[in-house]
Amino acid sequence: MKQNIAILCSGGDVSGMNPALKRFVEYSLQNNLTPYFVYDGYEGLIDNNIQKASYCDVSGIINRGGTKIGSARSKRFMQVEYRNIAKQNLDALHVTMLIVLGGDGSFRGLHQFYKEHNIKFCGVPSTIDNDISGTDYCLGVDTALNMIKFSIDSIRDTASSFKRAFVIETMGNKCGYLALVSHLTSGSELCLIPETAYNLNEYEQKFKQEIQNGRRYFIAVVAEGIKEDSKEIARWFEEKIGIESRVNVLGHLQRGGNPTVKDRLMAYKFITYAIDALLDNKNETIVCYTKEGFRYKEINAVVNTPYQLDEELIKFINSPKATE
Ligand SMILES: Nc1ncnc2c1ncn2[C@@H]1O[C@H](COP(=O)(O)OP(=O)(O)OP(=O)(O)O)[C@@H](O)[C@H]1O
Ligand SMILES: O=P(O)(O)OC[C@H]1O[C@](O)(CO)[C@@H](O)[C@@H]1O
Repeated sequence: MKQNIAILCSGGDVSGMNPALKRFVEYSLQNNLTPYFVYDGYEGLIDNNIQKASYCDVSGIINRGGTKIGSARSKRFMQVEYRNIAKQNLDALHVTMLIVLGGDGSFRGLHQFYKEHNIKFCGVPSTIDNDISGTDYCLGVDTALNMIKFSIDSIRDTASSFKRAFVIETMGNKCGYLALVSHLTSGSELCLIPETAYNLNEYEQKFKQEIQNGRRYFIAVVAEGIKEDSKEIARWFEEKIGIESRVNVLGHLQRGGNPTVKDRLMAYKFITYAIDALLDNKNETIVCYTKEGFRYKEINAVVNTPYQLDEELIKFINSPKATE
């Protein structure tokens, strides 16, 4: 008998989810599975917003950010009675396999769901924060980094026209990955992330000297998870360095946009590995991308191991730059 497989997106959406949905429908059909979409994340599981998907549903979406089937943060799914309803809804449609695109919170929910109801699943790391343990890459990160790069490059144009400091705040929740990689690839003067201790006073002499030497502007990339508000960093530039400053919170711009080639390809591969895992009776895994390539990891290890930012990257943040 043909088996039914469903997919849902949960937590913050990422560019790459739509290419993943396209591959999901195509590869499911190729493997004689009937694909279903669950709309609006775990909310859709609870509300029985689950529908059969076809080629028509995924035509013309590969170039679009966001997710055609919606995402959500579901308070109800945190409660056992709603997870029970979710299971009843899947059973009624004879859905026996589930793919979840989401972040660590979504995987915690999935783990709980599995422990209670034993539904076969595979998780695909999808969050711009890149903060899931066990995987070096989460879907959507490359597009987010490119959006940030574009934004910083544009801000640099105006920064260089005035004598100003620009404090640019990136997303990332408690993780500094987006800020750190953006700092290294956009040539900013200062990067502040939650993972490393810093003392702004240590930059004071250096920055003042740079102004003396002719520097006209500064770019500081700060992660949203640091202890200070970005406005406080801007005030520090004004009061201690003596340069007019502005704050740019990039916000949800970082979550949108046309998915990059890398995210389209990663979406294709992640989904292929996810469906292969389910067909191979790997019932409770997350597809992780590591330095050795794609690997299946038990969800228990993924959700119960704290995420660590790549140590090599952290070392770069502290490497001294020549004073101009
Ligand atoms: N312990 C849990 N039990 C049940 N459900 C959970 C649990 N933790 C999280 N969830 C579900 O997962 C959803 C998404 O989690 P969360 O808001 O943390 O986003 P995320 O998956 O980490 O993605 P992002 O990184 O984009 O924020 C929650 O709204 C909730 O429905
Ligand atoms: O869109 P929301 O629910 O405000 O969530 C914002 C959060 O989601 C993320 O964008 C991750 O998806 C975080 O970087 C950010 O802190």
